[in-house]
Formats: sequence, C-alpha cells, structure tokens
Amino acid sequence: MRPLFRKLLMLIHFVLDVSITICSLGFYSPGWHFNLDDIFKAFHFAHYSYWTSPLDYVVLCLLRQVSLLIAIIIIRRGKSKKLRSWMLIYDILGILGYMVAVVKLLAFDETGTMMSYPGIYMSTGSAVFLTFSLPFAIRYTLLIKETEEVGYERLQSESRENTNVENGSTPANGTASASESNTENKEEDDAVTKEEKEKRLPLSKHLWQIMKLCGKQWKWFTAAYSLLLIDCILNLVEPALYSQMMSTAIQMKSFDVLKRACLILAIVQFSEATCNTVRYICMQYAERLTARNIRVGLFKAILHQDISFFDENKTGQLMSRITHDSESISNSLPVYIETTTNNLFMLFGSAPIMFYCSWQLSVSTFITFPITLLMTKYYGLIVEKLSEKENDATAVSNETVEEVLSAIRTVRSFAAEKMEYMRYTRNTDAWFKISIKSVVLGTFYNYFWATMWNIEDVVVYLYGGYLTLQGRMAPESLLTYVFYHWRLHAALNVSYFSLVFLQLAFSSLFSDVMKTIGSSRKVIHIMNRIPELDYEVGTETPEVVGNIIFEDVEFAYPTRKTANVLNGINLSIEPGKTVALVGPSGNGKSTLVSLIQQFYSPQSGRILLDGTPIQQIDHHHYHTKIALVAQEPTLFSGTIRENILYGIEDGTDDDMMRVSEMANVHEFVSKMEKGYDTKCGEKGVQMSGGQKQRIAIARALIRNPRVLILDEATSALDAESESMVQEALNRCAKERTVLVIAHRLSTVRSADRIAVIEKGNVTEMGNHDDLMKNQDGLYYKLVHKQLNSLGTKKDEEDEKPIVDFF
Ligand SMILES: Nc1ncnc2c1ncn2[C@@H]1O[C@H](COP(=O)(O)OP(=O)(O)OP(=O)(O)O)[C@@H](O)[C@H]1O
Repeated sequence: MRPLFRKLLMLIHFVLDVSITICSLGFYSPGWHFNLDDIFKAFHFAHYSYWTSPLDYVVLCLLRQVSLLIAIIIIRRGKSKKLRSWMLIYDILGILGYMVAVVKLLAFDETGTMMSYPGIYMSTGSAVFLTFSLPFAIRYTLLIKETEEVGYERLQSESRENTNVENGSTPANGTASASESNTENKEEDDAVTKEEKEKRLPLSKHLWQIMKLCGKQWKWFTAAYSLLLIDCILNLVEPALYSQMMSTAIQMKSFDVLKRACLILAIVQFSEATCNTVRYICMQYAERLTARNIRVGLFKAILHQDISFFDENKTGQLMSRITHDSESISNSLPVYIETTTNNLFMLFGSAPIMFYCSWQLSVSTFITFPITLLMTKYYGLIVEKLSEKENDATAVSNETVEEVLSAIRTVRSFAAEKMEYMRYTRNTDAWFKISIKSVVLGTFYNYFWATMWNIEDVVVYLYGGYLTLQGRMAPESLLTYVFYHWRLHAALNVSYFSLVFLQLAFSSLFSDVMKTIGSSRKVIHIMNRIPELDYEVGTETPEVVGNIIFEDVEFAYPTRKTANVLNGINLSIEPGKTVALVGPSGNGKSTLVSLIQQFYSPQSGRILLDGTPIQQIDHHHYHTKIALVAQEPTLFSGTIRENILYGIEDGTDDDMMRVSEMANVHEFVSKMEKGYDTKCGEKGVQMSGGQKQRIAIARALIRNPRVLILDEATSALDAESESMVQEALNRCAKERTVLVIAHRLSTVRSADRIAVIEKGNVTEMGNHDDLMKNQDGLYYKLVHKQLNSLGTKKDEEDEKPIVDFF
C-alpha cells in the first residue's frame, strides 16, 4: 500500500470519526431533525449526567484520536516493531470502548424517553464501529509495510543462514566444531520443516488443499452435513416450541395440551437423536476413508521422492507424518467444519430470537463476546506454534525409537542402552514440556470461557429478572430467552475449538484450526513436493548391450553442495567387460555407482547407457537391465523366495532355483527346514552376513541384467563362499558388463580393466599388468603395500591370500 494512500485512509478515519461523533450530537431530540443547539447542550459540563449526556461518546472519540496519534508518533520514531507487540493494548482498548458504548446505550434506555432520539443510535453505532475498527486500521494501514519488511528481513537472514550452511562456512568468529555439527544436525533434522517454511503456502491456499483432500469423500460429508443442518433446525425450534407449549398448557391449565406438547417434544428429540446417529456414521466413514487416502497418497509421494530427500529426512519423522499427521487432518478439519456450522447456525439462528425476546438483554449478554474473540485470537496464535513444536517433538521421539530399534545389535554391542534411554527420555521430555504447556493453556482458556459464560448467566438472570419485574419483558420471553441462552452456551462450549467461527467471521487468522494446519503443512508439503530427480520421466526402452559412459561428470551430494565428490570424471565401460573401481576410501567409487543407479543426478556432464542418457530410459526397463549388489544388502522381512523374486511379478520357482544355484544360495537353503519359505527377519536379521549377500546376488541375477554392479558384494563372504560366488559371478560376467568395486586384489586383478579413482577423478586406467608397469602410480603402490602385508598375514594365519587395499 502506498504511503500516501495510507495517510489518506487514516485521515478519512479521523475525519469520519470526529464528524460523525459531533454530528450525531445534533440528533439528540425526537425525530430526524438536526439541531445545532443539541450539540452545544452536550458540552454543558455542569449539566452532565451519565444517564442522559452523550458526552461519553465524545470522550471515547477523543481517546481514539489520542491513541491513533500515539501510534503515528511511535511509527514515525521508527519503533513500529514495538507497536506491533503493543497491539494487544489497542485491541483491549477497542473492546473496552465497545463495552462502554453498549453500556451507555442501556443507560439511555433506562430513561424511558430518550430511546426515540436518533442521535443515540448514531452515537452508539459509530462508537462501536470506529472503536472496533481502530486496531484494524492501525494494523492494515500503518503497520502493513512494517510487516512486509520484517518478513523480507527474516527471509533474507534465513537465506543468508542457508547459504552459510551450504557453503559449510563458519560464523565470523569461528565457533567450536561441536556446536557447528550440532547446528548441522539440527538443520538436517528439520529439513522438511525448513524447506516447508520456505515454500509455505498462503493460508487460504493451504486450507484449500486440505479441503481438496477431504473433499474427495464429498458424498459422505454432504450426507453428514445435511443431517447436521436438519439437526440444527430441530435444535433451534425446540426451545421455542417447548416454552410456547409449556406456557400455553399452563395458561390453559390443560393436561391434554401438556401431553400433546410432550409428545411433540419426544418426536423432535427422537428425530434429533436419529439424525445424530446417522450423521456420526457418515462422518466416521468419510473421516476414515480420508485418512486412508491421505496415508496412501503420502506414502506414494514419499516413495516418489529422490534419494537426497531421504538423506535429509529421517525415517522416524516421515513415519510420524504418515501415521500421526495425516490422521489429524482427516480427524480434525471435518469436525471443525461440523462444529463451526453447528455453532454458526445456533448463533445466527438464536440471536434474532433472543433479540426479539429482549434487545436490552441480548445486548448485555453479548457484551463480553469481543473479549472472547480477542482471547481466542491470541490463544490460536500460541496454539499454532505449540502444535507445530509438539508435532516436531513427537517426530523426533519417534525417530529415536526407529533408529535405536533398527540398530539394536549395535546398541547392545556398545552397551549403549543407558545412553539411548537417556536420549529418548530427553526427547520425550521435550515433547512432554510442550504438550503440558498446550494442556495448561487449553485449560486456562476453557476456564476463561466458562467464566465469561458464568458472568453472562448472572447478567441474564439479574438483568432479565429486573426487566421482567419492571414489566419491560414478558415472563414467557424470559423463559424462551433462557432456553436459547443455554442452547447457545452448550453449542459453543462443546470445546474451545468451536470458537473457530469467531475467527472465521472476524479475523484473517484461522488460529484455532492451527493444530490441524501445523501438522497438515508438512503432509501437504511432502505431497506437493516435486522431486528434483523424477525417476518417472524416462520413456525410452532401448535394447541394452551394456556400454556405460561417464562424460565430464561433476557431482556433489545435495546435503553438501559445495563439496564436490566427482570432478569432471570421464569413464567408458565397454559392453561385456569387467571393470574394477579401486582407490582410497571416500574418493567417490560408491558415488559413481549411485549415479548409475540414478539415486542422484550429476550437476554437470552426462551418463550414457549405449548412447542414451540414462534419465531418458524408462525406470523399470532400466532397472531390469542394470542390477546392483550393494555393500550392505538389505533384505525384506519376507521369505527367502520373496526376497529373491523381489520386484519380479512373473518370476517362477525355476528362475529362482537357477539363480540360487548360481549365487550359491541353494546350498544353504536346502539345509533349512522350511527351505525357500524360511523367513529372513527384519532387514534379514535371521540370516548370516554371507547368506544375506548371496541372496542379494541371486536377487540381482534373477533379472538377467546386462550390467551387473557389485559394490564389494563378496566382502562379507568367507574364503570358501567367496570363491564359489566369485566363480558364479565370473560365469555371469561372460555375458554381461560388470562393474565391481572391490578392495581385494583377488577380485580386482582378474578384471579386464581397472580404473583408479582418486579425489573424484580417474587417475589410472588399464588391466592389472598395465597398471603394475607404472611404478609411480597409485595402483602399483597399493598392490605393493598390500603384498607386503600379505606376507605377514600369510605367516600369521596361513590362509588363502586376501589382499585388501585398505
Ligand atoms: N549420502 C551422502 N551424502 C553426503 N555425502 C556423502 C554421501 N555418501 C557419501 N558421501 C561422501 O562422498 C564422498 C565419497 O564417498 P563414496 O562412498 O563414494 O566413497 P568410496 O570411494 O566408495 O569409499 P569406500 O571405499 O570407503 O566405500 C565421501 O567423502 C563421503 O563422505
């Protein structure tokens, strides 16, 4: 908003306020006649009486102008941030002003004659409107630029922080590495949260997304909400019907009328109960179906993500999103809508009837409403933050459980049970503290809410009784009023969330649904997240011979973007050949394999399979042609059969037997009681390391791949198994391209070509004999070094020579 326009708006507010307040004083006589004398009369301080003088409205107007002036001065002194934090005072002043105006109206009513003065309504109306609108005017005119600036600054500093983290740069004064790594870990922990905050959808769009998720079950929700409407109507007519019939029966002194009245009442109540039951079933069905769909959708979205996403987000946290967060969307939002509809209906249905019974009583009853509104708004803001924190804390606790349980053997062997217990306790304590804050806050809020209603109750009985005793309200009207007041109380007091409608009606902050929004943001963020590397874009299904080419490939892991692992690597792996990658640890051998597997995409350069860039090849087709046996193969908890046939829809037992023989699996499976139906246990925990690796080799071979990648595939095998598997692999290698990463000379020396990977580059290339000729080369030094240590090993163990480069 332009400064000039803002100034103009404030000026309009000022001029309107002063002119309406003063002009309305000219109408303080019966009929619509402007009388200048009335204005002067109002300023006769000597004749001031609270019950008759409109001077209080002028004082209110003065106070408004003073507070506006203070706000302008604060802003001009450049302390707008401070003003933002003081806005609560303006809100409270606004509400107090409103209450003073309303009480003043009731005071005028006490005179009996003054209510025919149009000026009274003008003064009250303008005082209520202008007092209320002042905090809004300050917020949305004077403070709006400030908001943008703060947001911009925050984004700037966040992006600066991000850049620092990405660059791996330390703060200017260089803090200790421990704290650095703590910060790094925390940032990794909060990866989704951070990314999600950066790409945070505006509230309206976000709500629309939630609606869309729930809206798929619109038929069930429509049925539920239709029944809700019927229920609301019945709820609304019931008190009027009841009080009407009761008073008629009492007036007529007729028991028959009373019986008829009770029968009608019973029918209404039975209909209400039936509606409620059917509505509950529809609602529950729709909610659970929505939860199911969100879970499935979220799981699909997670499966679709690139591998770097999993580097950044921990399993436990993702589990939390699927189990807890996705359910809270389906559970909460439809219920909020239901409660809100009910409340709105009750409020807007009851209010006219209550005003009809007595406008004075209604005005006094609703006098505390703005206070409740204000409390709800601030309560909502805190709840949103607490709820996000609570969800994150839950996710961190879950993540600890997941991590510890999946590595329980490591924990046991390092006697780290106590340490892990303490870690979990710490994380759970963090959750506990936040959730207790939430509970305390909620309890206080409920207490406040109940107190407000209790005050209103007292006002209704006292003031209602007073009006009735004065003959200004009929006893039946008071009875009807009390019934509606109770109903309204019951409806609005279902829970503090029910107050959400107030926020919908009066504020852009939908704070009370923030609990849902807090959790749903993460769910929706993941569901909308477009993977940087989409495995489904490739469509080509070429015949594969098995020629892999790396062309100037540069790569850094997304989590460490500035630390290049591969520096413009060029490598050609010819079809049908076995190529071994050797080199010092941490120099990029496994990274090369990850790129061939399309876990990541290079920052620059290309990887070609038979001349086709690999990302253009259909995902399924590609992975039937290229199979990997990883360093630490992961088995699934199913049977050995299921593990070998994993991902093969039409695999037969014959296929399985064939590859099992080749990978030397059959040899140990045939000795097992349940054979191929033996369960492997979680992550293959019921298998030995060698058995796991042989099953993994069989799993790769069953695809009959053109390219077989062995990332230290035989490292866990004993000497005997290794030679058997090696022999099998050699047989397979005849028809295939084999890329092998090995630390053992026995595996490496038989390769057709050996590529030495050093600092992300190919520094030497050739077969064993070629490379041994270069005595300055790394390969020669490695072999020489290892052959020396081999002598020692041989002496010590007198075993088959196993030469590890490292
Ligand atoms: N997921 C990852 N995220 C970030 N950095 C990684 C990741 N995986 C590996 N790195 C880093 O990349 C570098 C190369 O790792 P890589 O696993 O390719 O080495 P390697 O040559 O296969 O080592 P080794 O022989 O010990 O298996 C290392 O510095 C490692 O810390």
